[in-house]
Amino acid sequence: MQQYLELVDATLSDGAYKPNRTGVDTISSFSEHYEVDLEEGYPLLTTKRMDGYRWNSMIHEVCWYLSGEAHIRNLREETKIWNAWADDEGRLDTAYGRFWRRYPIPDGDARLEGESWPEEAHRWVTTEADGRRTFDQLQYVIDTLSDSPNSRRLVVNAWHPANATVSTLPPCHYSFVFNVQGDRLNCHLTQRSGDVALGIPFNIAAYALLTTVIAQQTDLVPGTFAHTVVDAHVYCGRGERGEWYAENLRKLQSRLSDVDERAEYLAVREWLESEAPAEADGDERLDHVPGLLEQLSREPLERPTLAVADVPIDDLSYDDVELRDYESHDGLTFSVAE
Ligand SMILES: Nc1nc(=O)c2c([nH]1)NC[C@@H]1CN(c3ccc(C(=O)N[C@@H](CCC(=O)O)C(=O)O)cc3)CN21
Ligand SMILES: O=c1ccn([C@H]2C[C@H](O)[C@@H](COP(=O)(O)O)O2)c(=O)[nH]1
Repeated sequence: MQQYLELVDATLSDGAYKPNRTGVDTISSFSEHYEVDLEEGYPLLTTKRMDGYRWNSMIHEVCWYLSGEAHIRNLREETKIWNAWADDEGRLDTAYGRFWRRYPIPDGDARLEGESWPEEAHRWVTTEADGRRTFDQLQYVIDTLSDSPNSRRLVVNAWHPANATVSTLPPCHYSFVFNVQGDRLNCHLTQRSGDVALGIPFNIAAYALLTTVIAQQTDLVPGTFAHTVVDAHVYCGRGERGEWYAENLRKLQSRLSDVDERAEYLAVREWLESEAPAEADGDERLDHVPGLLEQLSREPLERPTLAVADVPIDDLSYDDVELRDYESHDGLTFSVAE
């Protein structure tokens, strides 16, 4: 998918050096945006291996979002990608699926005079076991797409300001909007923070799958996936290795601006490895720049396709999603900044 390579290049070429809460520094760029036409195939990256265990992690992550579960006790049986942010009981303070399927509705005194709120018996309201009321945003979108496909209110929002302020990891991909044009179901995702090497390839695959599933449920065809990433960043290492970029980013960017052909990114990588201090023991591959330069040197292959069983979103499971005609370059390994 060429758009991803352009996102990587733009983040490195236009970004600024930016330390952050993880202690692993970044090269960060403001407001990156791209669009992919899902009718031209499924945008799983081909410039690194995304099938096998990565595919397994991604599908189980999407099924976990759809489940609305507030914990990862089932998800962690399938993949470890969320373990670092959960406690031993699998409790996780990040509200993705939980808010997609069960967004809290204010009750009693929390409701101000004159505000409109749905009744208990309303179509998308659930009364939880503890008596709280919640709203199923995803089912609202699916039902409204069938009844009023021209609606401009097809928003799913995972951001609750009061919760986000105190959460250990507030949602990164926090709001998405569906929009129908003709028979095409388009999806626009806003992400406040995007880890270009590790998170974004999963986010692209997940939302392209979600759009495909919802199109199938509503007799539409998957259209454009549009993605805005407010802080798009490439992690560039910890300690001396990260700080090297503070002084040397301009030199890296000047070399990047001289690249005419993909293969030349490899020479930039060689220069970088010869100039930058080695990553400390235990910090290997927290600098994502060399791996991404290698990825930039690779030509995207033909896009695969997706076949999804026609089952309601509540029943979707790993075996319902089939990846067809996928070929890729070799895998690339990056370490995750916690
Ligand atoms: N720094 C950071 N980047 C992220 O992308 C990220 C977070 N933190 N925190 C919360 C979630 C967890 N996500 C993750 C976490 C790990 C991988 C990861 O390690 N991916 C490996 C494959 C690992 C596997 O499937 O077992 C990869 O090579 O893509 C990906 C996304 C996305 N999010
Ligand atoms: O789906 C996801 C989830 C997380 N990320 C990345 C983006 C950031 O690198 C970290 C979150 O750190 P914050 O300090 O809360 O921004 O996780 C992602 O890319 N995709």
